[in-house]
Amino acid sequence: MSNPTDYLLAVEGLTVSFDGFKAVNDLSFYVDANEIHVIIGPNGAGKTTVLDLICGRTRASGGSIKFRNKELTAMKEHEIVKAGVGRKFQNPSIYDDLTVFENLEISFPRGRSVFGALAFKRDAEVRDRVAEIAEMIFLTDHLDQRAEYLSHGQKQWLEIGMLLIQDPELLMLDEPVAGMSVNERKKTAELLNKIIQNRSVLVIEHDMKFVEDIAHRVTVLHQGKILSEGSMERVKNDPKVVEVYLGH
Ligand SMILES: Nc1ncnc2c1ncn2[C@@H]1O[C@H](COP(=O)(O)OP(=O)(O)OP(=O)(O)O)[C@@H](O)[C@H]1O
Repeated sequence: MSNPTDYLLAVEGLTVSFDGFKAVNDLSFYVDANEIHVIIGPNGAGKTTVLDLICGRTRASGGSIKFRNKELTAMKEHEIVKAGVGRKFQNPSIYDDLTVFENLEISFPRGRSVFGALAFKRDAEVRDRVAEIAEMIFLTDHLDQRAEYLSHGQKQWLEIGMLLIQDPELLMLDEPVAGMSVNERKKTAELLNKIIQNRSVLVIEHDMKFVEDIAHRVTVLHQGKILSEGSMERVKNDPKVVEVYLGH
């Protein structure tokens, strides 16, 4: 049996109560390095709350969340980001009046301020990194375009790029393909499969076709607890999952 310290993320006995209602109830699951892990489940199952707990936006009532063996439940949101956990919310938070280049540039992690020749070297480093990320998110030809003129899907990719430029080891995405075209959805799957070479991805998603394309492992949540877990193949043939979720 694997030791919890072998995982990139180990969630154990996680519980949160809102006025006595347990939105997440003694939940345990694990994310490996280089894994795409998808959480599915009916509305109100507690999926978004799980991401809120991991990123420190909501405080747990009990249990533990270990990321690279560091306890996250005791840390503040910005410390969790710094530890290497990036989170994308459902609505893109990009700057509409800035170009794609500028949106990526301002997301580049800032170190100490530097001067002269060093600053020059750093500018080149930022430009190279922006170019690298832009290619990854299919926006190389749009670098000088203002973000407001991008399609819905391109805006979602830009926000993923703004997280990627910070090089998180765990990237969490809440319904990344909602509202995307079939082609954009395919490219998003391609993007996620590419970026896990250096990180893990935890995704909440309702689009089952997309889940089939990306998931290494699926956790099905229902009323704050795990209903089923395993490969998509296994989960979608689980009568319990068909009954409460997929059959609808
Ligand atoms: N801050 C809060 N205060 C009180 N109740 C909350 C709070 N956040 C979430 N809840 C409740 O917890 C339950 C789980 O909500 P959550 O948004 O995590 O579900 P979800 O699985 O993400 O649903 P959806 O698929 O609709 O996004 C819901 O009943 C919700 O009303």
